Amino acid sequence: PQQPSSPKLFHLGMFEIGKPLGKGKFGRVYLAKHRSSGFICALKVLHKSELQMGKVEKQVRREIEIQSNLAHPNILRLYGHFHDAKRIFLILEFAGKGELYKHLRKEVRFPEWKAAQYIAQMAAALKYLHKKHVMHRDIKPENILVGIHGEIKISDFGWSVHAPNNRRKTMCGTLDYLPPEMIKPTGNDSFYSEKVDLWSLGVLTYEFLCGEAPFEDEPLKTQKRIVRCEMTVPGYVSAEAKDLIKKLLVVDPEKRISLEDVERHPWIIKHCVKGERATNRSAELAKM
Ligand SMILES: Cc1cc(Cn2cc(-c3c(Cl)cnc4nc(-c5cn(C)nc5C)[nH]c34)cn2)no1
Repeated sequence: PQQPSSPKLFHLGMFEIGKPLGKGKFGRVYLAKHRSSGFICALKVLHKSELQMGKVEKQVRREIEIQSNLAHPNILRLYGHFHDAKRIFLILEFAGKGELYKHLRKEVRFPEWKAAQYIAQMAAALKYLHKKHVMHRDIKPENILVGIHGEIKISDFGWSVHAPNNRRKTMCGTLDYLPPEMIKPTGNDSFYSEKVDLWSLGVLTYEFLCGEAPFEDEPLKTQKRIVRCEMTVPGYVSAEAKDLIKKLLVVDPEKRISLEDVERHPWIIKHCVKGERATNRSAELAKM
């Protein structure tokens, strides 16, 4: 008879810890090798004391519960977790090309073919999440990593929840990506749904193409500009790209373009059809 698969028990001694890869608000990430299998991963180390002080234990529990059950090429895998007296360890997929926002800052803004391919991958990942009634709620360049083949991977599910969700969350960090319905709940329905990720996808498309977020300003002005959707798209952005941004950045969540329609949008088709990809890839290789 089939051996029952042994429960995945991990402990720190099983890993050889390598160089630090980065640090976040509540811990650090290290390159790590699982000794027995030689498997390379990223080990996120969180300090329980800091999580308690920051009142984010619940978020970390949710991040573990949600991300452990996801398997998609454009979502960073969480293979397992364990803890000792002082720390919680998340065994994460290693993304070979690091944090997307660093690439964006270095290139200032992405060419349209690269932005379109990234948005197509984001739409595929969000479709997968929404099918499981999970909304990420914190889509922004800082929460996206790049795999060894240049594919993007959504990471950091600390703010993700199961939809619908009518609790207002105390937000920290940038307001730039917040949709109007999370800033000012309209009328009686203070519920918001997965459609919050569609708004953020619009903000992400704009930032990939322009190098800054559409409503960037000092906080109070940003909130006003978001709820009124006051933004201008620079002239160098193509008409098709501008059309997609305008169909995602719609104040009424019900009127935002669907993820299916994002995947079928002319701007996406134009840059993501096989032939196009080959020419873009050679352009990218030529740059190296
Ligand atoms: C705590 C904490 C830190 C962070 C931000 N962060 C994520 C990583 C990271 C992860 Cl989780 C997975 N794979 C990675 N690969 C890199 C990387 C690769 N290169 C060539 N350069 C880097 C950097 N970083 C990865 C690191 N820091 N979130 O929570």
